[in-house]
Amino acid sequence: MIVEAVRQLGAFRLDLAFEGPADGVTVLFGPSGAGKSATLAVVAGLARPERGRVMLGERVLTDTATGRFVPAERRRIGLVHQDARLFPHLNVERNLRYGLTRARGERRIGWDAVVEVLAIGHLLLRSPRDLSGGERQRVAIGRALLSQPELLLLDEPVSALDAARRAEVLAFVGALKARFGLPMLYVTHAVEEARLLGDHVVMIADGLVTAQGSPAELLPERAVTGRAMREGVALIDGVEVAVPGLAAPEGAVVRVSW
Ligand SMILES: Nc1ncnc2c1ncn2[C@@H]1O[C@H](COP(=O)(O)OP(=O)(O)OP(=O)(O)O)[C@@H](O)[C@H]1O
Repeated sequence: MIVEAVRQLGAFRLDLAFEGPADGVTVLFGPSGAGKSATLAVVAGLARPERGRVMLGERVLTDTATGRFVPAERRRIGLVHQDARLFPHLNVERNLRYGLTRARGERRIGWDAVVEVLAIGHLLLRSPRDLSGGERQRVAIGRALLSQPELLLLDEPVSALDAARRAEVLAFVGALKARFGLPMLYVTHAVEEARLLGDHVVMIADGLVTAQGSPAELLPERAVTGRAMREGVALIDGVEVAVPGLAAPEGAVVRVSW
């Protein structure tokens, strides 16, 4: 995957380029307002950059030099948002079937494999409103997979969940990697998610790539001091960082390891 994008959004300028592995997880890591959503929109084909290129393997999805722009619905990209966005009037099975109706090309990812890897077989007849947040995200991931994507985009898929559900969904995302060998672009501002899932990490700030490499290089194990902002979030070197399990009063000095 190759992504190059220049986009002006009001006063904000996105100007970045990165490459991710063909079958592994590329983590787009940065604080709020860094330009993560603006980048995803370019990759997904929801926005045209002023200048830029998006390549998935040999497929050119966007290239402003030649004017090529494959519309979002023809990109074969599965999108999973922070909130699952399941259809509330359809049960889990019918939400998943919707993914199948959107499938194009060869069917490589089968129904049984998705249901098994995400452990959602016992939920098929339930309504989305009777699912936990973690279960909802698993179904949303299943629906995206059944559309037979060539790239799965996960936009902060666990940031709305509590620590226990977050760990649960992260474990499933890790299992997908092993089972389907599908490239994924995973957006997060949480260090531990980047370290756990990333094969390649692209750090961005103010619309620019500040570093890219392996999680071990970029996010080495260390202990740092910061200030609790609220439950689960600390301010470290001026950046808000998600810290699972952090429960200190706002303003308290905390020592965090990752
Ligand atoms: N249509 C727009 N017009 C003007 N500014 C915009 C527009 N869209 C986004 N921005 C600005 O661009 C910057 C990057 O936004 P973006 O949503 O990509 O950040 P992000 O990294 O996804 O943040 P978060 O983690 O909070 O979602 C922000 O400062 C935002 O206010």
